[in-house]
Amino acid sequence: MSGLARCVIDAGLASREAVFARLAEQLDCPLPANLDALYDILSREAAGPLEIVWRADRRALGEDFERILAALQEVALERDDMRLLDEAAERDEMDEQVKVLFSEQEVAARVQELAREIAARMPREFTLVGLLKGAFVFTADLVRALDREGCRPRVEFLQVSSYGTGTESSGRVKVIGGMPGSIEGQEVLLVDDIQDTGRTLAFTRQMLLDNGAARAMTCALLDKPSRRVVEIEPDLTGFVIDDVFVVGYGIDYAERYRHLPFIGKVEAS
Ligand SMILES: O=P(O)(O)OC[C@H]1O[C@H](OP(=O)(O)OP(=O)(O)O)[C@H](O)[C@@H]1O
Ligand code: HPA
Repeated sequence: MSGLARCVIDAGLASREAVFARLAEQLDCPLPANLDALYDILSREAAGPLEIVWRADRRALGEDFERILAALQEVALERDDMRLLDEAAERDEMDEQVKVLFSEQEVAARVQELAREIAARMPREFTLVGLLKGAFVFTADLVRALDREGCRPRVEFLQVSSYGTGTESSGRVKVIGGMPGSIEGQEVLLVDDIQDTGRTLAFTRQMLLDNGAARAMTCALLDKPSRRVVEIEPDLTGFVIDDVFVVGYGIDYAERYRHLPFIGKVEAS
């Protein structure tokens, strides 16, 4: 890239003001007064291409760590000419512990029960739309469990993202890639790994209906009702959980842990 503006948010920056000052100085843009201004300035006023390297320390920045990172991720989702490199995530992994919340066996048993419930509520043939990336493992297990219950779903995927590399939703659901073909008039089962704020499920359900689906039932393996900001309840839920950050069985934290065969919760060690 030519004319690349690069900013390193290094581990020595220990306050929101210090991070804002570094961004303004290195990206040659106005000093943001708050998080909304940060988003506005980086979206509209900072000339691209931009690269922001995030090495800030979670403990030093406290609550601001997630908030500023989420704002930067939101801008990175919007701007094709911005790259956010989260180098803190790898370091944080050494400070994290993953504790088992639901074992492989517990998940397998619940997935089969869900398949039984779906078989009772859907026609034998329907279109199952799995949401990537998080629901890739759940979808793979669910379609085989559905087969055991006599269902013959057509399988499609849709990739959407709103979390980037943090634990807070950016507030915007971004569709990556196109809509699956021939949704028109279909009975659809929308499958996601987790329902948290509810934005992803509400947004994608409406998108399927707008694209002509006759009906869109929703199924989330995990549900965190305490975090909801959009009014939507999944039609089918595997496990209701408290406000903990979960990983494994396809679910990530900053693209890590998707490979774990169980569902775990992340804790600082
Ligand atoms: O209820 P919400 O607050 O919208 O959160 C739920 C969504 O967040 C995660 O996706 P993410 O954006 O992290 O993308 P991923 O599936 O590729 O990991 C998860 O897989 C859900 O789709
Ligand atoms: O608890 C979670 N873990 C991973 N991704 C998520 N997206 C929403 N909630 C979560």
